[in-house]
Amino acid sequence: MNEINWQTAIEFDDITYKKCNGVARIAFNRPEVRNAFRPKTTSELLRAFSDAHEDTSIGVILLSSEGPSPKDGVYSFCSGGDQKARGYQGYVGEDGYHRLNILEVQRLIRFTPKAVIAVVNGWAVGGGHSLHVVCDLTLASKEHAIFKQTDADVTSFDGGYGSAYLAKMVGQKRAREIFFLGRNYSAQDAYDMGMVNAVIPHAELEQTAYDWAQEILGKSPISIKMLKFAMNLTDDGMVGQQVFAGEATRLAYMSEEAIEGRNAFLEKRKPNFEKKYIP
Ligand SMILES: CC(C)(COP(=O)(O)OP(=O)(O)OC[C@H]1O[C@@H](n2cnc3c(N)ncnc32)[C@H](O)[C@@H]1OP(=O)(O)O)[C@@H](O)C(=O)NCCC(=O)NCCSC(=O)c1cc(O)c2ccccc2c1O
Repeated sequence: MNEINWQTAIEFDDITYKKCNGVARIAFNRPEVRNAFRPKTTSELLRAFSDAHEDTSIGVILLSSEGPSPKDGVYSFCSGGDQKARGYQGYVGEDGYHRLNILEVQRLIRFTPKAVIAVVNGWAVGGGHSLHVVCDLTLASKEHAIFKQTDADVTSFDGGYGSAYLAKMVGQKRAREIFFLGRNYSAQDAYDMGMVNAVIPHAELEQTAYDWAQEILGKSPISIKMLKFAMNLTDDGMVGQQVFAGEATRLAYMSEEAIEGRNAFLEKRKPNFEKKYIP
């Protein structure tokens, strides 16, 4: 068991954002509305995920939530888009713009080269369910996690990772059942379907997530990154290829050959690649 000493990284209103020993913890903090996200929440998530993405001391990101609700003691991971903030064309922020930018959060989770673990301590519903799907790993509270898809109840359907990628995870029949019927599934149900990595006693959930993160941090960062992007590649089309290939380019930059290419240009001479053809 690793000792946890979270330090606040940036103060936000709708989320908390902390770091400790290579792990970033981003957590929804509106438990009184089951951690529904409004535009302010998504803006803050985008900022926190971008920071965790760029911070070279961070290797694993936990997506978690604060709670329980002070109103009724119920735990929730996230209940999706705040229906009170929903306007005609999207979710409306203080600036009056209509947005569906939780999809940008999904893309940051998907394309960051770091492992992202969903720590589902309660309700994971609608867009909150989709967020756990797009994370690399999911750990769920044995007592409190409930998985549910309400997209078809409120005409706000995630036709990307939330559904199509889920189908790759649990199979077509199960994914259609989850979306078409909108039933509640326990942590154990979700584990049996293959969309949860482990069912953990509630009191041990955060510690377990942190321990898993530390275990991942013991592995080679380049390997984790390339494995994540390789596993994304087949489902992400040309963008998946772009992300994977970008990392190949970065590795090439670090070679003597690339240094010679750059130096030759800057020194206005022909590059000398010394004919080193690696088989
Ligand atoms: C999550 C629940 C199943 C929990 O039920 P429970 O009975 O435990 O709790 P209450 O219903 O009484 O809720 C307590 C309290 O919280 C408020 N609340 C809960 N969820 C939301 C919400 N999503 N938005 C606003 N407020 C919420 C509720 O009103 C209560 O407040 P009081 O003032 O009365 O105390 C249940 O709450 C539930 O079903 N919630 C709604 C789930 C839902 O439909 N979410 C939206 C799905 S669509 C979505 O998330 C989504 C968003 C996007 O931005 C997308 C973008 C692009 C594509 C797809 C998107 C997408 O699908």
